[in-house]
Amino acid sequence: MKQVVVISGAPGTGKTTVRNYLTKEYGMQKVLTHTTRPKRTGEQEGVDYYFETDATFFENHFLEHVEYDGKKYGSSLEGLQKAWQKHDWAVIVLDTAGAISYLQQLPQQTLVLYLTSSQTQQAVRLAQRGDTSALIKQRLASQEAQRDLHLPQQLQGHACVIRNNDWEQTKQALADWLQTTGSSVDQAPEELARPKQSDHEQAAEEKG
Ligand SMILES: Nc1nc2c(ncn2[C@@H]2O[C@H](COP(=O)(O)OP(=O)(O)O)[C@@H](O)[C@H]2O)c(=O)[nH]1
Ligand SMILES: Nc1ncnc2c1ncn2[C@@H]1O[C@H](COP(=O)(O)OP(=O)(O)O)[C@@H](O)[C@H]1O
Repeated sequence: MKQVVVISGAPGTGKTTVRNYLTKEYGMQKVLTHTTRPKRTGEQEGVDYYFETDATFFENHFLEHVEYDGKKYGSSLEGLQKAWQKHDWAVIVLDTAGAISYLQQLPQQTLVLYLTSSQTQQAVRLAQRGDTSALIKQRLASQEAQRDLHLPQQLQGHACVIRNNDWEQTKQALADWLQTTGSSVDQAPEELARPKQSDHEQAAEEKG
C-alpha cells in the first residue's frame, strides 16, 4: 500500500530536518515541491526545491498549490508517483493548507505529522539556519506562519503531533508513531540495506 507522510508545522519547527531523517533512516522517498521563492544560501535546484519563476510555475500539473508569505508553492501528482515508483513510502513537506488538501484528495494514503516547538526556539533555529533577522521576522509574522502555529480543525484527529524540542525524543516519537501506523517501512530490508545516499547523490540519480 502506497503511503505519503505529510510533514507540516510553522517555520523552524524542524519539518525539513525530520523529512531528511525519515529518508535517511527509514528509506522513505522524498517528494520535492516547486516554489517561486528565491533560493536560500546552500539550497540547490532539484535537491531542496524546484525553483520556478512566476512564468514557469504553472507549467506544472499541481495536485495542490498555495501562496505562502507572498510566494507560490506547489506539489505535483507526477512527483508523488515518481517517489512511489521507488518506495511505498513517500515523504513531503507542506503547509497546513497543503496537508488538508492531501487528506481530502488521498485520504487512504496520507499520514500527517504536525510539528511544534516554542516560538523562541523557532526564531533561534531559523537564525542557526542562516536566515537574516529581517527575513526571520517577516517569515514568522506572515499570515500563513501565524496560521500554522496551530493545528487546524480539519487536521485534528488526523495528525500525529510531535513537539520537536529534544532531538532524541523526536526520533523516539517518530519510531513509536511509525510502529502504531502498522507501517511496513521497517520491513523493507533490501531498501534499508542499501548504502545511504546523500541528498546530492540522490538528486544526481533522479536526473539520470
Ligand atoms: N501547500 C504546499 N506547501 C508547501 C509546498 N512546498 C513547501 N510548502 C510549505 O511552504 C512553507 C514555506 O516553506 P519554505 O519557504 O521552505 O520555508 P520554511 O518553512 O521557513 O522552511 C512551509 O510551510 C512548507 O511546508 C507545496 O508544494 N505545497
Ligand atoms: N530538535 C532539534 N534540536 C535542535 N535543532 C534543531 C532541531 N530540529 C531542527 N533543528 C534545527 O533548526 C533549524 C530549522 O530546522 P528546519 O528543519 O529547517 O525547519 P523547517 O523546515 O520547519 O523550517 C535547522 O538548522 C535544524 O538543524
